[in-house]
Amino acid sequence: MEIPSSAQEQQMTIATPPTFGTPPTPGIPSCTVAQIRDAERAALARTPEGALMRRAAGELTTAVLDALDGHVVGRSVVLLVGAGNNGGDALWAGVALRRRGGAVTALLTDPARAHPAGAAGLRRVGGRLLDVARADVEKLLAAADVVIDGLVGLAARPPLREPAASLVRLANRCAALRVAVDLPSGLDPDSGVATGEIFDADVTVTFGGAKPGLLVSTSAGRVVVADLGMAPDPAVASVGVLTDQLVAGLLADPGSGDDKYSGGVVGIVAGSAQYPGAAVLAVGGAVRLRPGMVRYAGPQAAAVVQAWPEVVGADDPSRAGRVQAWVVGPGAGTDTAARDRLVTVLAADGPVLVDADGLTLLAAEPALLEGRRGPLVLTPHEGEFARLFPDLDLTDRLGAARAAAASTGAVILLKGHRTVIAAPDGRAYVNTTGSSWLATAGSGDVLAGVMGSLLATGIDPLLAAAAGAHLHGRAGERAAHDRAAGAHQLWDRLR
Ligand SMILES: NC(=O)C1=CN([C@@H]2O[C@H](COP(=O)(O)OP(=O)(O)OC[C@H]3O[C@@H](n4cnc5c(N)ncnc54)[C@H](OP(=O)(O)O)[C@@H]3O)[C@@H](O)[C@H]2O)[C@@H](O)CC1
Ligand SMILES: Nc1ncnc2c1ncn2[C@@H]1O[C@H](COP(=O)(O)OP(=O)(O)O)[C@@H](O)[C@H]1O
Ligand SMILES: [K+]
Repeated sequence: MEIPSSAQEQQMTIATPPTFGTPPTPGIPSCTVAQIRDAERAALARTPEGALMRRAAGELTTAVLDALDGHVVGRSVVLLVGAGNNGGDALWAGVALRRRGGAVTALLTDPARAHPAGAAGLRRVGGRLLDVARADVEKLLAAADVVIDGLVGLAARPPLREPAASLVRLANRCAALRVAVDLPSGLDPDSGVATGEIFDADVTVTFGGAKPGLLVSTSAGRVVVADLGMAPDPAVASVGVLTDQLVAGLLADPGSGDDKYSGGVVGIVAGSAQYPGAAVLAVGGAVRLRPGMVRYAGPQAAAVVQAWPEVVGADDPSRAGRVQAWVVGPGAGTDTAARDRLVTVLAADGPVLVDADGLTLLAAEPALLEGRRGPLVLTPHEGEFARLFPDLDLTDRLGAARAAAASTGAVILLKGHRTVIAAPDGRAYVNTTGSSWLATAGSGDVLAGVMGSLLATGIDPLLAAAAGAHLHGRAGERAAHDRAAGAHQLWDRLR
């Protein structure tokens, strides 16, 4: 099963697909360390001694061999080995790679405590075991083809202590392929926060399930999930990743009984004299998702209708007619007229998504949200988020988005390389599609329109926002592939 991926270097694959009950967040579930530890305890009780570690080492070996296209004979493999079971996984993978002809050297941070059976196994097959304190680490790493990080796993919390921190710093400088066991050492697996040194992995082979920190972080590289037969109950997962299949299921084609109202009517309040393009871009995102109807309400109606003749234009949301979901804010300005339009839209019963200049108005005047009853989605980038929620710590992006959602009662979509989407009840998604080609002016305007059309279909606002980010990310990947520059290039690549 393919987990949605962003650029090629950030793909995820899943070794054993998880089974689903009715997860609170449809998609691939991601569980906390405590939940994975519970599943691990249950699995340990029903499996023979050492079996889980053998499976873990087997999955790790397969991933390394895949990354090397099977060519391990004569290649230099360096294992970074801590004193816990994470080091044990690395040592047993080292045994397997040695048996296939690799030149395997283990650097032990604490030789007296290195996993005894794994260390003995590697010695038996002719691998080298060195004490980090006595080895020429820089020379070894410079000659390495692969570095496997088995320093710490689930039991550790950052920052890394010495000598692990220095080893990681050196390993990050070498040209070898970097493979992390379970998680990149130095990363907090629950939050993705890294304090101090963090192993910069090309591939992470993780056990039991994809921890949220691996989804949020840019240090995990391609993530391979091996459930080892101990996957936690997906119903306990509160963080999910959407799949192409699930998102496609939300984009039903119209049936014979449909009319333009049943397909969803989205209203867009965007653009200004200063930013006329934002109106056209946001409306384009909405039109290309194929709702029943797109209404535009604002000062750029003429320009919008010229670009998108199917759009019904008005100068103000109070004169727009029936709308099932509103998007307000992209390039809309922050003057009195813009504020009045925001107030009108916020009084609507249906879902409202506030973006860009709309968020600037809310940050300056939070009281505008008082009295808001219907579903609300706020879509800040980090700068807007910091202005809206100055007390929340953005180093923990998932935690910050969840806290913001809980305090406002809104779905929060916090933009970034890995966009996170959180609902007030604690459910969250991490978007793993996308490309740095999305870092272009106006790309957020297109996203706002896309999410508006999804909201107008009446689906759960959390799912609408997450699915919008997923589709926008895929469009960004296609634009990168086609080297198609400019936010308007996303329109044709959305469905
Ligand atoms: N259980 C199973 O069946 C299975 C488990 N599996 C594997 O086991 C892993 C968990 O193993 P684990 O629980 O042994 O601990 P682990 O993560 O290796 O770390 C402990 C070591 O880290 C050290 N350390 C701590 N903090 C630190 C810091 N800040 N900076 C530096 N060092 C620090 C700590 O040192 P100490 O504090 O004891 O001196 C201790 O030596 C899991 O991630 C998976 O890979 C798989 O094989 C599947 C089957
Ligand atoms: N480096 C990046 N990698 C992936 N996606 C990115 C990156 N930078 C920005 N994005 C995405 O591009 C969009 C930019 O939106 P936004 O900041 O509102 O821009 P604008 O206001 O110019 O339209 C967001 O969806 C964000 O997640
Ligand atoms: K590790």
